[in-house]
Amino acid sequence: MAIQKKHGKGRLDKWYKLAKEKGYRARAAFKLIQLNKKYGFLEKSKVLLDLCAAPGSWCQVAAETMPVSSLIVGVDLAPIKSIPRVITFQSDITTDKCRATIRQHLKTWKADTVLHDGAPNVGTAWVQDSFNQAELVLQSMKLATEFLVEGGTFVTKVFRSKDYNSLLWVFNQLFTKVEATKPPSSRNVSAEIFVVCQGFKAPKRIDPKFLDPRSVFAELSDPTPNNEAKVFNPEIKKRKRDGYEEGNYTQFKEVPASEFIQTTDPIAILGSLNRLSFAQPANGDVALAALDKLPETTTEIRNCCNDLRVLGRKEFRMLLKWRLKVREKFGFATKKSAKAAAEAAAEEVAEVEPMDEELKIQEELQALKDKENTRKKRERRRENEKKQKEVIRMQLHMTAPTEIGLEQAGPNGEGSMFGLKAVDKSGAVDKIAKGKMAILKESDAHKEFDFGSGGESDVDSDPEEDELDKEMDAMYEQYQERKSEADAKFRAKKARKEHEDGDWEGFSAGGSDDDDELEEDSSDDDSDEEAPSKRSLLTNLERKEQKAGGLSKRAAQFFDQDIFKDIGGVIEEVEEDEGSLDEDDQETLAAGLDELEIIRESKAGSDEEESELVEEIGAESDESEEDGFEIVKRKDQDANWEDEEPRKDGKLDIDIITAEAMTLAQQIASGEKSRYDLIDDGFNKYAFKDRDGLPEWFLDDEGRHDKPHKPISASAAAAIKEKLRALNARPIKKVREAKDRKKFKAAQRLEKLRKKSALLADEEGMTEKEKANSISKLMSKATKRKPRQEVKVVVARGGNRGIAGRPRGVKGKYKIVDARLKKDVRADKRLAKKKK
Ligand SMILES: C[S@@+](CC[C@H](N)C(=O)[O-])C[C@H]1O[C@@H](n2cnc3c(N)ncnc32)[C@H](O)[C@@H]1O
Repeated sequence: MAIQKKHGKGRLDKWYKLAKEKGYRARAAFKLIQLNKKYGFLEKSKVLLDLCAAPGSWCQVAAETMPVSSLIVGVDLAPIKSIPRVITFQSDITTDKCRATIRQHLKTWKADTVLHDGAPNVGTAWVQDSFNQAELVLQSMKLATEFLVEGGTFVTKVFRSKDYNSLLWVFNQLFTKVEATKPPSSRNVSAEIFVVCQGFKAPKRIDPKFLDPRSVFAELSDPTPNNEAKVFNPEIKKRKRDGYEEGNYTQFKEVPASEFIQTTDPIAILGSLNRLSFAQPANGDVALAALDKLPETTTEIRNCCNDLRVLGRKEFRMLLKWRLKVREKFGFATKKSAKAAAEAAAEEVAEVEPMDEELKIQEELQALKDKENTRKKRERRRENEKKQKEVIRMQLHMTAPTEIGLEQAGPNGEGSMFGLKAVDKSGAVDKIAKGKMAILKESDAHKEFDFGSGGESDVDSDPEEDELDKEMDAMYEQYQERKSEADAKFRAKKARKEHEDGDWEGFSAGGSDDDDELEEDSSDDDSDEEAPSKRSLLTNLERKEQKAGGLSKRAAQFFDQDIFKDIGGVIEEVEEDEGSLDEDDQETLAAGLDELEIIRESKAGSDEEESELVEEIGAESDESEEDGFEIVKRKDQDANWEDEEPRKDGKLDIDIITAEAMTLAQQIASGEKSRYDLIDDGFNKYAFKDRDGLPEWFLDDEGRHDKPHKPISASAAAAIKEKLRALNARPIKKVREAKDRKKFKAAQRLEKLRKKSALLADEEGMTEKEKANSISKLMSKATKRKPRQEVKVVVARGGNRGIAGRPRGVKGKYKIVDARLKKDVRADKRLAKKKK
């Protein structure tokens, strides 16, 4: 591949790094990946021809993406290191020999896709480069017309030059769809774009003019260069769009500064040249010498003249003013009358002024446009991010399309999924219990549920929504199954929950609302009717300002719950409310008590302290029993705690791993919090949420967030952090195993040595000195390290470029390194050194 000199950061961009990471030979791979993503031609192709394929990243992508057993042929001037499933050969694509070799490889087949990413040796004059490139494109298209199947795709790289339009015109004659695109991985600074030509028309006869560079590229006339724009608006850079001036293939152009003074079109000079020179030509230039000596020709002016391409508007103005002054001095104005001269000068200055004002407006407009564009871009990006998040949520079954409806109408709104009024009315409440979705027969569902009709009609159940409900439930179950397969903790939690489900009857206590029953048909209706509206999904928040007992509205609502129905008289013992805590609060409470237990155990070191604590707890417990509380250790829960290994003494080895738990533990240990506080904390705004009839996935999702945030103390956070740090500091398993292996081998060696020494010691025919010598020899041999074999580094260049086996003349271990990579590493080191 022709080595392009790329500079600085640009070359080591993310695509370059990504290519290295993914094992592609060039960052160009991503261009093809992105083009294929947009047009999808590789998956459909069985035969592919890659013209100008070295080093072969496009072939790699093609081999990865195309169907197995596809034929991929790659050709380039440079050798291509072999790629599995790809035939490569070295040749110039403009030659007949290359064409014959391609024919040999393709046999009677035709290519579905022809790729061309050719770039002739860039770095000479731009105009030549672009022209050669355009010619190369035409050549590759010639090959494409010969080898492409009807309807096939031709992808080519084109440089934006003046020949670009001519090329597009030709493509349009031969293909049904032609699109030019610049993949994101193609650098913005690069003039390359890719043209994807689809649907090869495969005409019987192609006009040779279409493929002849002379006739194709001759047709477009040279556009007049817009020098004004270059001079008056130099910040807006037009990079090589117009290509190079016909007949002038040099990149650097300079004229004597005197020419700039004399010319009638100074703008053209400033816009098209690189330098105004003060150097004397061989035959001498008096005007230039005089100009050089003028006081007006300041160092600043000279600096400006030195590189016109880097100048801004201010500098160009300065040069124009300088020119006017010099012209006046040189007497260019005396040819006309003084007035005319003044007029001329004024004219020239006037030329600049209005342009400036216009530019100002233009600039402002541009700034506004830019601002607007950035705003739009930001909005688009945000929108995209939002969409992406939604898609991910959907994929995780965390959301459903119906949520859009929820957003619009609210959970109880018109057409909402959870129109509870209707459910309430229909008496279906008893069928939905324990937060689980009732699996009703379809007929029942239609009869009893009327989601979204606001309770006006009993018949209009939306079958689509029901269907969606079912689908979501099924999906959620699948998700849970998957999760429980992968996550032991989740399994344990689920098992515990299920177990709790059996015991915990919550608000539905006493009701005959087993799952099984829910699945039964409406034969239970009678019993439901016997106890009409035992529970209601909707509570009228407005009703009953004050209850007879003088209770406040909130208290009245609280005691209005079914759970208090059977209790006669005024409820005095608030402790009973423990039963009405929701699952999370119960968990928190239980966890708190467990923590209490742990702390108590941790304090067991001192008997005295322990007995004190036990006494304290006992006292509290007695007290609570008096109050009607009974603290029961949650043995059943512990039994389900799969992950926790019980300790030798039979107690659970529960570790405090969260800062919240640690804070709680500290508070309990220091007496800052008592058991009552824990119970008290259990009552919060989430405790009395109505969960009946809500689907499980919704409850699960809610349950993750509807917990009160517990305060965390700095010392607790620090303690947990320290604990985690200690955990992280442990060596990883691999390292540990390697160390153990090393130790084991050393022990084995030692054992062997010991045996040998014992044998030597027992040897009768040896003197003591000989024995000692032999043993010390054995010892030194055992402790001697084998020297490491040196790896020879071979740079893959010259004869070693692209070789598959051992490089010639290299013995022992070797490693072939990329010359480029080596250079990069050296450059990095150099830079790092400089920075120091
Ligand atoms: C940008 S590289 C191609 C990169 C390639 N697509 C990849 O993914 O690795 C351009 C290649 O065109 C090749 N080339 C230029 N002129 C050629 C010609 N006349 N015949 C064959 N290959 C040519 C160069 O040798 C160079 O390797």
